[in-house]
Amino acid sequence: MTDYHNFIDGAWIDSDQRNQNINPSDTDDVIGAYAQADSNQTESAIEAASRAFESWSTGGIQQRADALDVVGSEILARKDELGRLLAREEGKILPEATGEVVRAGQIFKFFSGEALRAGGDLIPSVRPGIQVEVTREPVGVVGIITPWNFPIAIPAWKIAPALAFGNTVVFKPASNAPGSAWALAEIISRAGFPDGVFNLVMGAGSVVGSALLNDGRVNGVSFTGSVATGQRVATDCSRRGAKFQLEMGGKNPLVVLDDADLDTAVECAVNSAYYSTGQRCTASSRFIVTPGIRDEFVAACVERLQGIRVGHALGEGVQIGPLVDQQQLQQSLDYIEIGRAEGAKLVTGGERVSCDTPGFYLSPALFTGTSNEMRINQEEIFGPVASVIDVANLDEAISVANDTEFGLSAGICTRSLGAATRFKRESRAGMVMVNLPTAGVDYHVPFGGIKNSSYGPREQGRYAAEFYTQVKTAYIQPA
Ligand SMILES: NC(=O)C1=CN([C@@H]2O[C@H](COP(=O)(O)OP(=O)(O)OC[C@H]3O[C@@H](n4cnc5c(N)ncnc54)[C@H](OP(=O)(O)O)[C@@H]3O)[C@@H](O)[C@H]2O)C=CC1
Ligand SMILES: O=C(O)CCC(=O)C(=O)O
Repeated sequence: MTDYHNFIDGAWIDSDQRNQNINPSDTDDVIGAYAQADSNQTESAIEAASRAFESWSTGGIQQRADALDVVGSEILARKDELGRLLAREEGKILPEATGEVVRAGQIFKFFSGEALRAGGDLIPSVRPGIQVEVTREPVGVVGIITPWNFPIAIPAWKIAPALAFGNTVVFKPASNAPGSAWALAEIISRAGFPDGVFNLVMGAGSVVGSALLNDGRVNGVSFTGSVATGQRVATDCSRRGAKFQLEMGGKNPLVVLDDADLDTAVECAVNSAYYSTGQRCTASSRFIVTPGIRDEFVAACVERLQGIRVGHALGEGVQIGPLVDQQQLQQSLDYIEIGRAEGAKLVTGGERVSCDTPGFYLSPALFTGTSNEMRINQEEIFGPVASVIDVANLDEAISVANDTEFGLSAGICTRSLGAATRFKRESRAGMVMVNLPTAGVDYHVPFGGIKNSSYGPREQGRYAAEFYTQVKTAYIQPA
């Protein structure tokens, strides 16, 4: 088994403690032992990032663009190998994992270009003879805290814009899936960034994450993960005036109207709720269905789900891999019991699946006879579990869709332009999908939600500049 170290101030640094990364498709397969930083090592990384900031932020944008481009090219060239690693450590199936790696490579390429395109405004003053210049400057040292469910794409869409706009980075990946993060860091370490500009600090959230949140030298924190941890990020950062950005949960609705194309609706439902084993913040777990299509839709979903192959993420023809670990598996099983106790009817799935290798397998579960107030329809399950909620019409569908503390993505299947337009306008969500799954987004457009799903500026695309820069307004009168 190989040991993987942290990357601090341009050097690979070992720690006394290790975290073993286990393959959720085969718990006998240990992927590696990953160094666990303590608070002193985290402080060294913050100190290095702080020292490197001055010259990196004022240095040439060509150097930034070139280095980001090198990272993107290497990720794309190694997509098959990195995809296998990702599938092995996180449990999403190989095509999804390889797709995620490609997305990460494309993100670095995109932000390589953005480094060169950063601009400002020159605005005439209301006072004659004076010019007002609006420019964007980097924020400083940025702490990046990421989850396990997109272990290379989410780090990519935070690290690439941070570096492109002249910030320095201390990156803390999830303990559940450090392998892809380490591989990304190793690529970045050889891409031409000066020492200290990028630092990888693997370790427990309560140690490394907490140190990042509470250190006055960390000027901004970008976080994706649970609502509970997101709230802690918010409290700690606001206490000391640091900038922060949060991407958290979802309870995303998929509305299916009578006039929907049935095949499209079933495809959208199955993809949204069950692909990536339901472990996406954009996953749909509430199918909100009108009466004219309801029975056909449920029957077609059940047939499709019963034909789905659950198994090892690297297995040929497998469509759904395991949950990421025992805790996530147990969380889904618990919600299945909660749903039953609430009076919902489990029409298919929700059972542990035995495969050739020991892993956290669960068959895709669908409830009917549910109402929106039930806990299974209000709380994020983050597993392959969804419910059908019966509604009378579009009015009720919109009202039920919006009746949640979350607001990340929302989908509708319909052939009516009028219904789709109204849903788009009235959805209390940051992203709306029409005849498309609620999950699976492009890498070059804004990503994020409202209500308890997100806080702060949008991520991704050119909108990422909002978080990773701050605006300076200068008034200039030629002497
Ligand atoms: N919106 C999304 O995309 C995601 C949502 N979730 C939701 O969260 C639930 C729990 O998943 P989990 O992985 O525990 O999510 P967490 O929010 O605990 O983890 C996300 C990141 O935050 C870090 N972290 C944990 N505690 C702290 C802390 N005190 N200070 C700073 N950083 C910290 C974690 O580190 P470490 O890994 O070391 O604990 C990880 O890097 C899931 O069931 C799901 O509902 C989970 C993942 C992604
Ligand atoms: O749906 C997607 O493509 C992205 C989902 C995501 O970012 C997440 O689950 O954290």
